[in-house]
Amino acid sequence: MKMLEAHNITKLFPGVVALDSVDVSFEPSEIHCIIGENGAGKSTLIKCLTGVYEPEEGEVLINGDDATKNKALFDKVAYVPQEIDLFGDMSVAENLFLPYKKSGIKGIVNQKELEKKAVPLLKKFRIPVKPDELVKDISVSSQQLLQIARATVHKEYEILMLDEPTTSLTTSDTQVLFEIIKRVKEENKAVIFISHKLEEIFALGDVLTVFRNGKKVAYAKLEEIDIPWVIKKMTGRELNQKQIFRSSKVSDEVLLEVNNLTGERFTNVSFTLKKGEILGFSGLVGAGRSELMQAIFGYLPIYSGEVKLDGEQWKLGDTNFSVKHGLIYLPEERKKQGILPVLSIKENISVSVLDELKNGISISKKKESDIARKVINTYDIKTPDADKAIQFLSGGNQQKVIIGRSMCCDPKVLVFDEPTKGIDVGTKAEIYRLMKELAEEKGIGIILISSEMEEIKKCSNRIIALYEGKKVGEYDSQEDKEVILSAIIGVNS
Ligand SMILES: Nc1ncnc2c1ncn2[C@@H]1O[C@H](COP(=O)(O)OP(=O)(O)OP(=O)(O)O)[C@@H](O)[C@H]1O
Repeated sequence: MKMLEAHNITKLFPGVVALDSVDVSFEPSEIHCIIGENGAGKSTLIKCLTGVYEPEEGEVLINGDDATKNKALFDKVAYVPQEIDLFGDMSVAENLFLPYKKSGIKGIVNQKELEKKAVPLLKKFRIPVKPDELVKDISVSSQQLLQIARATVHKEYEILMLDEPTTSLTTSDTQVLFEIIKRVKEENKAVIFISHKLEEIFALGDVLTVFRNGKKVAYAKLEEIDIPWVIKKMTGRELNQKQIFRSSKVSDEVLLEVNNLTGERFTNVSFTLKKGEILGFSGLVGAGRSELMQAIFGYLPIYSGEVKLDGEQWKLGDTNFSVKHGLIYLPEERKKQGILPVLSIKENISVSVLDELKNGISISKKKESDIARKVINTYDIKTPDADKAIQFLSGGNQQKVIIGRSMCCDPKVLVFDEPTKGIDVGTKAEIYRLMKELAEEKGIGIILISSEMEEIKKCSNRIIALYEGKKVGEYDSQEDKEVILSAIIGVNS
């Protein structure tokens, strides 16, 4: 029996067919994975399946009934969005049961009662927090698991839909999550799992649907296929997964020199970065990698130590100075820190070159459009035009706008913080190629922070390991993965 079905769904946006006559169905006791390049239409499908969007054509059936005519049926779908959307200033228990009515709690809400009800759920989802703790004080990993627990509080749910649930989870929390998902499946529910991580899909899923350019292009049992098959269906081409993207033009010239730097989450860190080099920073979530780079960029305070660029003392604590003089940080939290979501692609690009665009007291519209067009063409950004709001571009294309925008500032050092988070395998390779080109052709020094060991090994000329805010190793790119992994989990330190 099919629990959730979409028939012939078509969803249009200005200039884009986001979903093109899609048929897909989900069954109880089955983990159904969905994969597709950025912009393939996965999130749009989810929004149609949860009643957020009404498709131009087609119907959504839940247990055989038309949900577009009876919206209450959408209550059977528990949806966990990609971004964490909890209330930081409220307690764990409050977050779990909000909105109270939906989770079956009536009348005046008693905090102690809520906290009592929260205990078995926290246990089931193995979330190591207390019900009365504020959400802003618990780890990101716990927040992610809490968000999933919250989606299942609603008793009537029969379908659990997870959109990239592991992007902020540690490896061990991912294992916990997988066990929970398997238990949900055993409770006879349908599970929909969207992820860009192929290994996870093969470890967890029963069946897979592949999307490309708004169309469903393949469906298969996971036991009958392999990773190259999926990549081919997704991208329409073969992809050499073993390809290396290290810079082949590392100069002897030191570009950036960091000496004994200490700040809030890191202690006594020293390293150098050469012209044309890609320097990888490996470490677990919380190892202090982002904080170290944000401090060098001027966003966070530095307590002691010094930074030199091109042999000159670097001014600390001033992000404007950093951007103006060629040190740019591309943040991990693209949506929160990297883009101005409601502004257009053009405006997102021109914020970095406002001085150049000034024509007296106004902005030269022509120059602004010219620069935007150049960035769109150079970085092959897929969009109908430069006036589209950047929030509606896919993650990979947003990332390319950010890279293109940084290049307008003529950088010497670019810091990429988790540049491929939420990005599909094909676009990942494009971003790696871009980093390599920037290093080789423009002599830019690149710092790559990544939680993916494969990514670090593929792209970096040298690798630095951080553990609890301290540098615990420096390796060349040939070093064994196991040696680096031992360093970042604190073995021998
Ligand atoms: N609200 C919107 N307005 C305009 N265009 C949109 C909107 N939402 C999505 N799109 C466009 O529809 C297409 C499908 O986007 P969608 O977000 O569904 O892709 P996706 O597969 O979920 O991508 P990702 O892996 O990056 O999350 C893209 O071209 C996107 O730019």
